[in-house]
This record gives sequence, C-alpha cells and structure tokens, in this order.
Amino acid sequence: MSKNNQVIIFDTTLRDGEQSPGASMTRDEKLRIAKQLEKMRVDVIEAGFAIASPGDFESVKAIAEAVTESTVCSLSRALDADIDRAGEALKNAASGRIHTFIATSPIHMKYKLQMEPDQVVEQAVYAVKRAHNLISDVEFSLEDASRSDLDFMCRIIEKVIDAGARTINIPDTVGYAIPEEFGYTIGQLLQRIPNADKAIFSVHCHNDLGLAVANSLAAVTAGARQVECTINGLGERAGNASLEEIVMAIRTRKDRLNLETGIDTTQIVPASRLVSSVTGFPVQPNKAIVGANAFAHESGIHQDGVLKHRETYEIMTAQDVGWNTNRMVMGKHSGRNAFRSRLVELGTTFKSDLELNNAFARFKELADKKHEIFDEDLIALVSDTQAADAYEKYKLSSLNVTSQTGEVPVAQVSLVVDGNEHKAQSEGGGPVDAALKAIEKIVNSESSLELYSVNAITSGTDSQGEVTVRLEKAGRIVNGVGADTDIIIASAKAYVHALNLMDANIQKAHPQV
Ligand SMILES: CC(=O)SCCNC(=O)CCNC(=O)[C@H](O)C(C)(C)COP(=O)(O)OP(=O)(O)OC[C@H]1O[C@@H](n2cnc3c(N)ncnc32)[C@H](O)[C@@H]1OP(=O)(O)O
Ligand SMILES: CC(C)C(=O)C(=O)O
Ligand SMILES: [Mg+2]
Repeated sequence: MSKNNQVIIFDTTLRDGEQSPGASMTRDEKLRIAKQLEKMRVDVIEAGFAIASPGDFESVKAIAEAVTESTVCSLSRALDADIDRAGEALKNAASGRIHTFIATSPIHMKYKLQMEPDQVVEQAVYAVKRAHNLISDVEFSLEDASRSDLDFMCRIIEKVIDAGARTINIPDTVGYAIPEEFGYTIGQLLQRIPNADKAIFSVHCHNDLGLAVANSLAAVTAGARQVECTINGLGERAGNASLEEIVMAIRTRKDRLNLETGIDTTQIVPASRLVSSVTGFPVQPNKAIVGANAFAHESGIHQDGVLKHRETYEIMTAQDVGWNTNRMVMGKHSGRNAFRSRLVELGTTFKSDLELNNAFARFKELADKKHEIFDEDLIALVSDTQAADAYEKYKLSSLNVTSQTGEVPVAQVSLVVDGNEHKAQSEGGGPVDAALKAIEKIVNSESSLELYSVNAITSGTDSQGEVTVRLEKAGRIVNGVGADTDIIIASAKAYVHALNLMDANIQKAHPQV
C-alpha cells in the first residue's frame, strides 16, 4: 500500500495539454510555463515528447536545463529511438525522468500495435531496462489501462518493476472509468502485485465523461500516490484531470482524504492565466477554482451570508488559490445588504432607510436592463437618486421619441410640475434635441444651454451614459446630471435635474417667487 500521505503532483500541461488541438506551444512559451510550474512546486513536469519533433526535443532540453526544483520528464514510446531521444534531451537535468509507455488493452494491442500480449510484455520490460540504463528515474504507463485485463496488468507491472520502473502509471486514456470501479482497480493492483511496494502507483485520467477528477480522487483514496494532471484541465479531447481541482480537493477535504500535496496553491491562478494566454484557450467563467466566477457572488441571499460570515458560501478563500479577493457582483439578484455595503465601501452614506430604498429600487430597474452593474454605475445611480430626492419641482414622468432614417425626430414628453401632469410634443435636430425642446415647451425656463456632454460610465454597449447639462439664466449657472442606459432618457433626466437646481436656486434667492 501507499508509503505515506503525500500525493506527488505530475503536471503534463506541456505534453498531454499540448495535445489539445490548437494548443501547440513554442519552446520559449513552454519554458515560461515550466518556470511557473516550478514556482508552484509541482513535483514532476512532463515537458514534452522528445521524439515528436526537433522543437519538442529542444523544449524538453531547455526545460531540463532551466528547472532545478522539479523533476523534468519526457514521454517516449517503448522504442529504442524514443527512449534514447528522451535520455539525450534530459542529460543535463538536475532531476530527470523517462516516461515510457505501451498499450495493454485488447483493443489497442490487437488493432493499433498489432502485437500479441506476450510481445507487449517483452517490449515493455525491454524499454524500461533501456531507459533505466540512461536514467535512474523511470516511469512506465499501461496505456488504456482502464480497458485492460486486471490479471494481464498484474503480470506486466510485476515485470516492469523488476526491470527498474519506480513509478507505475495507470491511465484512463479514453476517460471510460467510473470512480468506484477505478478505485477498486487501483486497490486490486496494489494488493495483488507482490513487488507493488517498490513503486509509486500513479493515475492519469481523461475527462471524456467529466469524471477525470473524481476518478483521480477515487484512485488516491485507494492508495495511488501520484496524480497526473494539467492546468485548466487542458489535454487530449475533453482534457485531463485539472491540477487545480485535484490539489484543492485534497487540501479542502483533508479531513476526509487525509492526504496532502506540496503545491504552493497561491500560484494556481497565475499559472492558469499564463496557460490560458499562451494557448489562447479561455477559461470558462464557471470553471472550479480558476474561473472568473469561482469566488464571485451575485445573489442577494448569498451576498448577505458571505458578508455576515464568509464560510456560509465559500469552502476555500480566493487568496488561497491566488485571487486578490472574492467578489460581490452587483446585478439583478443582489439584495439591499450587499448594495449598501458596496456603497459604503465606495464612500456613500444613506441618510435614511427611505433614501436607501429609493436608490435600491432604481438599482433594480437598472439591473433589469444591464447584465452587470459596476462601481461607476452605482455612484452615478446614487447621485442621480440623491439629486432626485433633494428638491423636485419637475419630475420626468415619461418620454417617447421617434427617430427614423430620413424623418425628423419627434419627442413626446410628460412632465409633472408641482404635482400636475403636463404633456408636450416637439420636433428637433436629433432625438435629444427633440426631447429637450419638448421639456422646454412645458417649462419655458428662459435659460440657455451652455454645455451638453455625454460620458459612457463603463465599457460595453449596455453601459450607462452619464449626461451633464449646464444651464444659464440671469447669471446663474447650474449643472444637471442624469444617468441611464438610454442616452436620450439620460439627457432628459439631466435637463430636468438642471431645471430643478435652477428653480431651487431662485427659491433660495427670492423665496416669494
Ligand atoms: C495516449 C497518449 O497520449 S500517447 C501520446 C500521443 N502523443 C502523440 O502521438 C504526439 C507525438 N507524436 C508524434 O509526433 C508521432 O506520432 C511520432 C513521432 C511519435 C511517431 O510518428 P510516426 O513514426 O510517423 O508513427 P505514427 O504516429 O504514424 O504511428 C504510431 C506508430 O507507433 C506505434 N506505437 C504507438 N504506441 C507505441 C508504443 N507505446 N510503443 C511502441 N510503439 C508504439 C504504432 O503502433 C505505430 O506503429 P506503426 O508505424 O508500425 O504502425
Ligand atoms: C501516455 C499516456 C500516459 C497518456 O497520455 C494516456 O494514456 O492518456
Ligand atoms: Mg493522456
């Protein structure tokens, strides 16, 4: 059985990960990733498949020469040329490993290798011996192990251990295994093979059924002590078991698994970002640990819980895996507590519950129109609300603008003045001009427009526009602001705000007016 509770993390992003169609990496890109993996304290880095191409040979060689803290490994078929090429690439490694493999399932032996099982055993033993002559650290993999016969696996494994293999890898090459069965297989191999205690048993799971991590965990529970995995779960077809999920599951459920890894988990997110930017494979937002939403909360009930006690909805901290912080995302599912708390952080205070409730109601209206509400939106929304709450002779009740190619824009506005509803219609040079002229028809303010400016508060076509309108009348100047996802409504709001400010000014100066 296992020697201790330490699980060796073998990263194969640079080999199996690179087998993802479209994920080819240059030598320098691989080197950058390898340095990050070393920084993260990965135990073994599979740097490539030295015989695959001159470029891959150079990558393995360069990584073997640059990395000193992790073992550097090259894959090779059970063939002389592959093994020798791997040995050559690794000759300057501080700690190198040759990883040789051959398929052991009936389907692979018969159709792909076109070899009899006895020939496969013979070639495996020969390959391990040849590799062992070049380097002491030899790993042997039984390709397609999860579809191989258990007795046959026991036979070949016993022989390759005798030949010098010190790591025996059991791959679920086609992602066919299910956890209980896979764990059982590992347990049986460890029990039945007489010299099993001379090697570390490893697993290498693919994600064709979405079970790669679950199968890997079942295997370590049964006694495997190396897991082969990749950053972001990159890899052939549906990918490999994801390193970040394996490592964080072992860490987070230490209570149950009683295992550990040597990984510096704070380097996980930087590694994920690097792999994503080098390969051009984006990380899905809901990806465990490294997805943008992995530590983000948008629902009011969750936000309230996290604000009161983080562990109500978080089983890890964002900082533990390399994020700066968790995130409260303001959106249509958010609640008052998160809304108030974010605004307090942004330096806003509410004088009363009524003020909070008014701002919150406007926030919900905005959230129905806009996917994500940013801090800038909140600030604009609160100043808009506070302005509206201050003094309001005029209130915009509704605005309807028709604007078509080749037609003169027409605006119909409904304005409440001192509690009474007034309606007006106007044409204009553009929809904004028409809207402001319609308002003027009702108010007849006799003020002149000194400035009209529009700002997109955030990026994106669903951004709120913030409009500033400066009016001048008899030497008095006021600046009205209005924000809305509809720029014409934002303009009307800003104009009405300016009219209210002008009116409040006049009231202060001449209370009898
Ligand atoms: C499960 C895995 O991920 S295995 C790794 C898969 N990764 C890769 O294949 C990426 C790199 N591969 C390559 O660059 C090329 O396939 C090479 C350089 C390795 C080989 O190229 P070629 O010599 O042109 O062979 P080709 O790829 O067409 O066919 C593979 C040959 O290897 C044989 N083979 C496959 N696996 C093994 C093995 N483990 N041991 C010995 N021979 C093997 C096949 O039977 C086939 O033999 P054949 O040519 O006598 O029919
Ligand atoms: C070469 C082996 C380990 C492999 O990648 C697989 O079987 O999936
Ligand atoms: Mg694989």
